[in-house]
Amino acid sequence: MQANTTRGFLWSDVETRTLLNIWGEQDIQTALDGNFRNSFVYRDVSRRLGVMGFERTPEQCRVRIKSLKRQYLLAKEGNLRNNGQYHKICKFYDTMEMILSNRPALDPQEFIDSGAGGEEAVDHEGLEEDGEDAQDAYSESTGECPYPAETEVKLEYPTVPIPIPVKVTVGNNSTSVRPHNSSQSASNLSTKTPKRQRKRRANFPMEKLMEQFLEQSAQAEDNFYRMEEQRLQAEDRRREAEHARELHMLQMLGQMFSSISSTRPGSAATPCKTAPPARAPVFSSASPSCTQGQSSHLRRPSPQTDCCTQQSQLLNPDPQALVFERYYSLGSTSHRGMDDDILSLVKSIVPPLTSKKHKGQDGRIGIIGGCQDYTGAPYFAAISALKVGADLSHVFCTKDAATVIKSYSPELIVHPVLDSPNAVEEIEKWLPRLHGLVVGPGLGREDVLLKTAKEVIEKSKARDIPIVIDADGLWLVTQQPSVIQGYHKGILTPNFMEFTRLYEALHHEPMDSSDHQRSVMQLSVAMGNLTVVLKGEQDLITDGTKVISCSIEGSGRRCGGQGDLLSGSMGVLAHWAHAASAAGMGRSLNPSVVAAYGACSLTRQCNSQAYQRHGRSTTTSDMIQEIGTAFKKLFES
Ligand SMILES: NC(=O)C1=CN([C@@H]2O[C@H](COP(=O)(O)OP(=O)(O)OC[C@H]3O[C@@H](n4cnc5c(N)ncnc54)[C@H](OP(=O)(O)O)[C@@H]3O)[C@@H](O)[C@H]2O)[C@@H](O)CC1
Ligand SMILES: Nc1ncnc2c1ncn2[C@@H]1O[C@H](COP(=O)(O)OP(=O)(O)OP(=O)(O)O)[C@@H](O)[C@H]1O
Repeated sequence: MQANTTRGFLWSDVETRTLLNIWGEQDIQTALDGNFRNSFVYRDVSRRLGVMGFERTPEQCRVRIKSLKRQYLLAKEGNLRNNGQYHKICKFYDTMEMILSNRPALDPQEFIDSGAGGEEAVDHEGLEEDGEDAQDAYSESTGECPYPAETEVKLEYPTVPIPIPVKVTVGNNSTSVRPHNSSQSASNLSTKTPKRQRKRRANFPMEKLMEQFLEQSAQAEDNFYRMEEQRLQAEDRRREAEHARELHMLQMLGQMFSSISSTRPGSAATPCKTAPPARAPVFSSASPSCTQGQSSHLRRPSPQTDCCTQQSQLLNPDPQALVFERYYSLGSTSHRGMDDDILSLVKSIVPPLTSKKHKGQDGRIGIIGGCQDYTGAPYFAAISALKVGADLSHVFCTKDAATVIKSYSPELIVHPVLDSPNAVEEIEKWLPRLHGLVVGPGLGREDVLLKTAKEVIEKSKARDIPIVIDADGLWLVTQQPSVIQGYHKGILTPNFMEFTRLYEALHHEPMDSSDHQRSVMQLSVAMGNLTVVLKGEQDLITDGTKVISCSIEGSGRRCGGQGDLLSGSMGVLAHWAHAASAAGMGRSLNPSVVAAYGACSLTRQCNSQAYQRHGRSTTTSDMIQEIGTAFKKLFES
């Protein structure tokens, strides 16, 4: 008879022995003896097997045990009649004997009713194929067979001669087991006998009792899932209500300040663009939803720790900016700052840590960078992504950088593929699993690497993956802006030097360095409203509709690598922000802007904390050590 190819679950000898060891334990045997429904026992068996390193479902364990029992019974019979053939029939005969000799007598009929005539397991290079009949609905639903019922069946039907396999042929196609000493063919056994038995069983009271029992369990399971669903829905409703309440409060604030500004007509005369820097104008966000009146934020700036949002009057004057003008001049001190408002948006995108999640759900981030000269930058970015909360962090770097980066941290997954001839294909394989990409830290400027980076960006765009471009990635964008132009999930993070290069490449004229806000807005617009973060004393963030400034106090320490901490953490936050936005949360601001603000504030907070500990000797590694506490302080308090 041909082996059952629909199953395909091969049990190795060692796995089977482990299973038998577990199954043979006293507590398992006792539990099996005392219960009709014993799926929970097999769940325990499966779990214990898992602990020993073998992943099997409870059902696989149950079916395997049943198969072994059938082999054992056949062998036991065969031993009487066939002079020691029993070991061929049941490889684990001795173990089974030891276990089952302490149990109630097994009913052979139980194990031949599902086609025993040829479904014995067969050895195959140390492996055995499970021969259990998957269609045995009775035993599959109940687990172990209830002995009392079986005994009764036996009384009603004449004993069926047990087929003794005398020849087991293993080959590509033919696994033949011929019945011996039997007047009935295997097919007869497998097709006729079970049907008759099942019919009888249906009339048997014990069977009915079991059916009832099973129905009740299924019902209880249904109820559990229904309640769980209701609980989750309630949780969703609670979150939505909270979110709506926040929006409502912001709306009210906006209206309040609008009315204040309308009572002061003279205020409209001062465009934001020309506001004296000392006034550090603050103003309401003009993101699409804000212009629809959903949100309006004001604050009184503080010289050191403010986050002001400057409405861009540069391209498109907006009356809301004047609100801030007025607000500032009124000297109000009673409002939460704009930074608090954006920080609360950042908080809202941070996924909760729950035991319900599996590894990877909170983010798998890829860093494209790392070459012979620069191994620190990709490491800083990747480890920062992990410390912020990504579950997995991959670095795609050149071969000679890989070993070095690996040696910095066992926590990173490092792929030495960037300079291989099929680099793009190698990286592309991983893209479906990545939630965010950071291109550029330590990439270097070799043409071949930049070409690979370009193609990876193209492929990531096609997959809608958020992409942060930093350092040498920005060099690439300077050469070929179209690589990222207009991609709404793209973020550029230039320092002043990189920004100047980009600006001049796009505008073909020198940048006016006296007005950074205007320049950053112009660059964003020229890049198709891409989110741009101009790093510096204040980090200026814009998507071309407004400029938000993050000036949370850092320190005077400017060691290399801080930008990598920024880009790595931004990779994670961009993933979270876009995921939250897709789920309908935090739509009052462009998710890329929220992510950028979150990463800037975090970097600066780390810088401040590290400086407090280490002063002048602060390095980026010291800042990375602070990520946990800084994150908590900013986003989880
Ligand atoms: N440990 C590692 O492995 C690290 C590796 N890194 C990696 O190095 C690669 C090259 O990156 P990069 O930063 O050296 O190149 P780029 O931005 O062109 O600067 C070149 C020059 O521009 C100037 N300049 C810079 N900022 C300025 C500002 N705000 N305002 C004004 N001027 C400014 C300054 O010129 P200077 O003042 O020295 O004349 C500077 O020397 C890249 O892959 C990166 O990821 C880094 O991440 C660090 C840690
Ligand atoms: N003058 C400053 N005052 C306070 N914070 C600053 C200042 N300049 C930069 N930062 C902070 O450091 C972060 C990194 O900016 P930086 O200009 O060092 O980037 P970078 O040159 O690209 O870094 P890297 O050394 O990684 O290449 C900024 O986001 C900002 O938060």
